[in-house]
Amino acid sequence: MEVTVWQASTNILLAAGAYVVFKKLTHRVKEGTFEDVDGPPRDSWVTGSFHRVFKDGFDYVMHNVQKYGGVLKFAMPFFHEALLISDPLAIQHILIKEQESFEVTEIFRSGSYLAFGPGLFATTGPQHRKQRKLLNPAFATAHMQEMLPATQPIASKLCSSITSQVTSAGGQAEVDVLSWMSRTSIEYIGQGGMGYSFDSLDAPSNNPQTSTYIQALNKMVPLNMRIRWLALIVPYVLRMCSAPVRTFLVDWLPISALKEMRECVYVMWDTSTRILADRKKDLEREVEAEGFEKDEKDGWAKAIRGKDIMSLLLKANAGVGAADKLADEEVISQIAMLLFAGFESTSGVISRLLHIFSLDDRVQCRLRSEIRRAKQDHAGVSTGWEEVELPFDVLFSLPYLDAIYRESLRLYPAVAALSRVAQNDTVLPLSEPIRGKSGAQTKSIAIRKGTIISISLLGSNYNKAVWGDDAFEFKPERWLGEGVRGVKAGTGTAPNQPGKVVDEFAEAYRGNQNQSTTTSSSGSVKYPGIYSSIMSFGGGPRACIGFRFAEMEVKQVLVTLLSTLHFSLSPEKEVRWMSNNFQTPVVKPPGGDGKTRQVPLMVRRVVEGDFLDDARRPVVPLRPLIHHWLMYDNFQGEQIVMNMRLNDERDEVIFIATHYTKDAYTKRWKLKSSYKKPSPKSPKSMNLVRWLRGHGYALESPGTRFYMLPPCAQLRGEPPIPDGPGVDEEEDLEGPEAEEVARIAEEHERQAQAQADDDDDDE
Ligand code: HEM
Repeated sequence: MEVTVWQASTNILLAAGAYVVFKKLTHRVKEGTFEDVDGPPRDSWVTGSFHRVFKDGFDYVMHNVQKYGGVLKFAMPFFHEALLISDPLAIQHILIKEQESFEVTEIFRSGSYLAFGPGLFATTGPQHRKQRKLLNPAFATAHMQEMLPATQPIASKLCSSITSQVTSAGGQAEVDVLSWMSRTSIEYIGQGGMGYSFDSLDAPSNNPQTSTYIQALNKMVPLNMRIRWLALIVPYVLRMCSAPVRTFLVDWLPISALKEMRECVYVMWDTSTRILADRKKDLEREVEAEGFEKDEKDGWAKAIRGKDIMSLLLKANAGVGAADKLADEEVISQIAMLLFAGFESTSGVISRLLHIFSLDDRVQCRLRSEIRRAKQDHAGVSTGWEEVELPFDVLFSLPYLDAIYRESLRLYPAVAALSRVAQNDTVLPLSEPIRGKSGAQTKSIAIRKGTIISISLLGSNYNKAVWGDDAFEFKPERWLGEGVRGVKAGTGTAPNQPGKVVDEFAEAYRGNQNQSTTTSSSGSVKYPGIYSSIMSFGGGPRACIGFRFAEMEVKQVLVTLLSTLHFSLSPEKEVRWMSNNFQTPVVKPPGGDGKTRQVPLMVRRVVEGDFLDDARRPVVPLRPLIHHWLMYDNFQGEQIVMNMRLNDERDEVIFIATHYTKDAYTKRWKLKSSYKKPSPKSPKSMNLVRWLRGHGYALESPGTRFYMLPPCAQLRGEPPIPDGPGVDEEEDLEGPEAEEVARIAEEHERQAQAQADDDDDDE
């Protein structure tokens, strides 16, 4: 029988197909291997699940970490796969024990190189160690101590600029705190880091170069998000194309974000070059004034007196041999990188904290009271305390400030994940077993050289096995409890030792190395985070070099601002923080466009009612129930802006009046769609009772309590939350207060009825 070519090829293809199907059906995944690790299905072959992790990915990541455990596999674009790791033992292995076996990915290094040049972000191995060794002492606690008085004027200037804005708006103003904090951060890192002022707090910046620079920095993260899909090819482009070819490609490709990104990089590089040139000129003048020969060995090093990081770096660089010296290009790159790192991170942290204060006035009042007491005690005054400057040791030992700083860093890490790649075949140990695709439980995973790893800072900081069942809650009290603070030397919790110049990064690292057997109070393995086991600053030899600088800046700014200003939610703008790897705050529509990074808050001057005298009074953990504010007319010509909270412990709905307004809001009266539009006849009234009922909160239903808490002034007395469940509203409130509540409730009922009648008439 004659067999045609067509038949032969069809048979071969069928046989090959049958073989593949047979292999698939009979293939057994080997337990405890990369292949065995389970994870969510990919969305598509082109994007994998990458876009879900890095675009507003909090829910997606947390859901999958809960479902698959401390190690899961997620799909990268174009058939690649990576591990998302939050298991503490595996992370210790990657960052500390087997750190030589894991490096930052080439994608990260190449991107950083193109953006900032050959600085810390882009280098590995000996070159990274050399740069780090020169920079470390400049970031040590002792230098932060010396720097603190020099940075106070920045915080004071910020405070006076916002206060002027508030005053000229008639006592209360809506302020985009993110924009102010960005300008403040650039000034901190500019003055404290480079000995260079950007004059960025002269709002809006009078200096065109500064505005351009801040605009460039502001654009970096959003642009990075727009072109992140190019990340996979960046290493090839860098390896295969020379600089002119890369320039040609950027010009030629129809991708506007790439061109914009290049402009930002040029602005950053030019500014960094100028800063270095200016600093060098200053130093030359100092050398001449001191009478040192410029080329005399160590002449520069001897003359450099500046306390800023750049002076210390130039001094250290002048004092080392040729092999250890950083080239000018490397120094410029460090400047660009430090300006970016210092700008992007701390501005977000401070803005987040101010937003937290606005959501829960009691946190703000309690902290303000702690600050007042510390300033009064330090200066021995009872009035005029607002202007008192706290020294380093006092600032760093305020317990409540410290607790809220730690807690906000834990819950809201500036970046969601760190990337690493395995340099050789190795085995990752796990603290908790995971169930593999094979169905078997495993406590270790064998991975091959080249495996891409994403260390999930979110997954780590929310791990209930380490942080407890309340890991998802904002609970500063967890840091005030016993056995948490100062338990581990060298991890950021050890008390600072004035005057002692140490390479604390090396110490922290050594502390972490000894940590492999330490366990948390819950008995689980601890994370190797450089700061209090929190992973937000990373851990190991690449951990954040600026973590003390960040702490100093955040604490100094908060102490200065809260002494004079009070922050609350904007009634019209609901801020939402998206986790796009970087934290991205936007205003949800209809108040905002849902895209522009901003944190608008209402700001006014502090009044006596904004303190809680007994700062030690425990703060009841309240969870925002509805992100909406609620405005409510108290029939005395005033309106009250209310925050709604759910007190989980007592299953109560609580309304906290954040501020009274006479007429400030009346002009901007704008209702959210979820509220019933008020009748034109009574535009100011809000039908609270009716709204609550419409949303399932029956005031009289058991277990639901309705409290109208006055502002902090009256909170200072008896806490208005009754003890224990089952206490009746009427029993709890007595005298005129009870009468007032009953009168308001009646009035609301009457208004509700009147409005319902109105509506019926309209219909
Ligand atoms: C709250 C604020 C900050 C947070 C949450 C933060 C977080 C981080 C994280 C997660 C890393 C990566 C660690 C790793 O890959 O293992 C890092 C690295 C770095 N950070 Fe920060 N950072 C903050 C503030 C700062 C400041 C103020 C500066 C500079 C003044 C700074 C400079 C750096 C540098 C230079 C690196 C690279 C270190 C290296 O590769 O050796 N950071 N930071």
